[in-house]
Amino acid sequence: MQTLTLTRPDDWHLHLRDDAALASVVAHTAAQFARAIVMPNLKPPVATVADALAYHGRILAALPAGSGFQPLMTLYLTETTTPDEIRRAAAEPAVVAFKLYPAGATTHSDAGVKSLEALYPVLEAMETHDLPLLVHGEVTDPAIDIFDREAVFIDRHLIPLAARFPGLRIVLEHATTREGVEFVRDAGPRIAATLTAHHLLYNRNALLVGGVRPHFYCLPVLKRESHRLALLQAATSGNPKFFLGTDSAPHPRGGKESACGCAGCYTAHAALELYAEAFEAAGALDQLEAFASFHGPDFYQLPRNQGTVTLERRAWRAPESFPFGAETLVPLRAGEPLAWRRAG
Ligand SMILES: NC(=O)N[C@@H](CC(=O)O)C(=O)O
Ligand SMILES: [Zn+2]
Ligand SMILES: [Zn+2]
Repeated sequence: MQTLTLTRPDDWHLHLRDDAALASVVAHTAAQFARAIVMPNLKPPVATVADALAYHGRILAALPAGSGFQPLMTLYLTETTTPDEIRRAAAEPAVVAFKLYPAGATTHSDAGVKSLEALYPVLEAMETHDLPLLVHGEVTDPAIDIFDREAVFIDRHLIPLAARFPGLRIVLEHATTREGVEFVRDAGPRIAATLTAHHLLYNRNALLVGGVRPHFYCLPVLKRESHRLALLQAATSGNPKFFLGTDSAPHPRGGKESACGCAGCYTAHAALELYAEAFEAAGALDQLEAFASFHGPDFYQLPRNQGTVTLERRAWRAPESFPFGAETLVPLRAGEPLAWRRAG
């Protein structure tokens, strides 16, 4: 196959940051995706409908002229989120979901939630208004090994949560383990997962063999090969519970290449190309369109997109870096070859 034309896809998990950083990255996403779920982990977090609408306006203002890209906004759940805020969100079409970060689990998550019980009234309101809960599914218990934090989160928190709120739609964001995809696969139709390109392409050797490679460091951390294979199987299975979410998470070079580097891989410059590579390696390019363009809108109860995007088999090298406000951003695969390239 030399070209691949897909219904225009969406990115169901994206970090755009703000201000000059936002202006540096948003065009990469808008060039290939019609819509994206924009994560609310700014500092301070996007915690109210008013915050989300203001951020929505800043994203639209940062888009290239003529772009029809549509940001889908999320609110950051804190221990002071009220059921009233859920009602306001339900009445605002630009806000489509709520994000749960266990406190301390990842980048800018210190405002996150320490006790899920404290959120029950809010989760009940989300269930009533049918607003999905998006979850960073890792425990922060210092006694739990970092490679086990997703599996333990599922056992300790996600299984009980799904049982207690049977009508709540839940997305296990950036699933990285066999346990994660098995939980989602075996749960009811209101439980889904996003899968990143980097977790489909790489295992933890990419991070640790031959030197520590900070641009492969993200959370949840890359896992062993058996987990990668389970994710790839889920992504290419045609199961509508699994859909594309890049988790493209830009950080300045200095924040990554550091004695204590930040978590996050930047993939928005070549997202669809990277997914195509993963699907092709699995012999499943024919499944890419459903994963990238159909399953997400169906889960979010939004229309599928109208236009198309075309990939060509044409070798190229990803840029070594991009400007990032006044700093520099090193993308995944910097300076390395990619097999697929978007046409036009
Ligand atoms: N994935 C990451 O490693 N980092 C994300 C946060 C997140 O999605 O957990 C970020 O905002 O940098
Ligand atoms: Zn996360
Ligand atoms: Zn993320």
